[in-house]
Amino acid sequence: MSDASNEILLGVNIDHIATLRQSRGTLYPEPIQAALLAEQAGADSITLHLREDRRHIQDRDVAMLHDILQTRMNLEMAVTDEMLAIAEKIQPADCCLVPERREELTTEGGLDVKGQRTRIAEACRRLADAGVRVSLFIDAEPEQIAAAADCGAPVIEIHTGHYADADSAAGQQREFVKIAEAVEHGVAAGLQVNAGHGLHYHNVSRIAALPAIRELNIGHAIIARSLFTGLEEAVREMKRLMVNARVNQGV
Ligand SMILES: CC(=O)[C@@H](O)[C@H](O)COP(=O)(O)O
Ligand SMILES: NCC(=O)COP(=O)(O)O
Repeated sequence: MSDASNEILLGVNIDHIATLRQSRGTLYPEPIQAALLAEQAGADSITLHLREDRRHIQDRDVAMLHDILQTRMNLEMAVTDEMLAIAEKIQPADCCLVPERREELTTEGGLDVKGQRTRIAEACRRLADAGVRVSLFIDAEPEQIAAAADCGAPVIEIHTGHYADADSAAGQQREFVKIAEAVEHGVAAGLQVNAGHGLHYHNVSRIAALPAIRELNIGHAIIARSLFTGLEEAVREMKRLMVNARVNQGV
């Protein structure tokens, strides 16, 4: 992975390889195999969400991947004592703190950092002490960005789910403007700004073209496409769209 500052990085989320495995309680498909193929195809990091209910990724996946990955592990997790202890023990390169509800199908919004400042600042401190870089998954709201910076997190990931789910062009444009402004706020606050959730092959380019975004984390669309094209091709095509959007930005 290079550090060229205008480079856009792709984190591939492998949760849904594990979703398929857990649906039948089999040993396959193996998320580790998927992670290695994704790296080989150009992923800059591997994202996985260890949910409290263990519906997809399991503790053993996190431990094994930590020893095997050649890029960075971005471990997504809720802000609980159990999860913090796991992250302190495993010490992934990155840890993204996310909100979690048992009943949700997928993450529905960003973390309320403003409303839980003390708890989140303490989690950021514990993870930093363990050598883990912390990212906070937040909505594109100025007060959440300011709170994230106050908590000492070096990175934020802007939730793009509302942009992805918008059911009209005008609605999507409104969400896009909020994200673009949030990226500028984040950079002005000295934060690395990543983004993700719900991004797919037809909505990723506008987001990738925002020059200050460092990394996009994308899972569901890549794993879905891999059924038909193979995982390596699905990762390569997503990375190609992102890099092209970045290269062509402002043209
Ligand atoms: C935090 C986030 O944006 C998501 O990637 C989340 O990890 C998705 O969780 P599921 O994979 O369970 O949908
Ligand atoms: N943090 C976002 C992520 O990891 C991937 O989300 P999705 O592409 O599976 O919606």
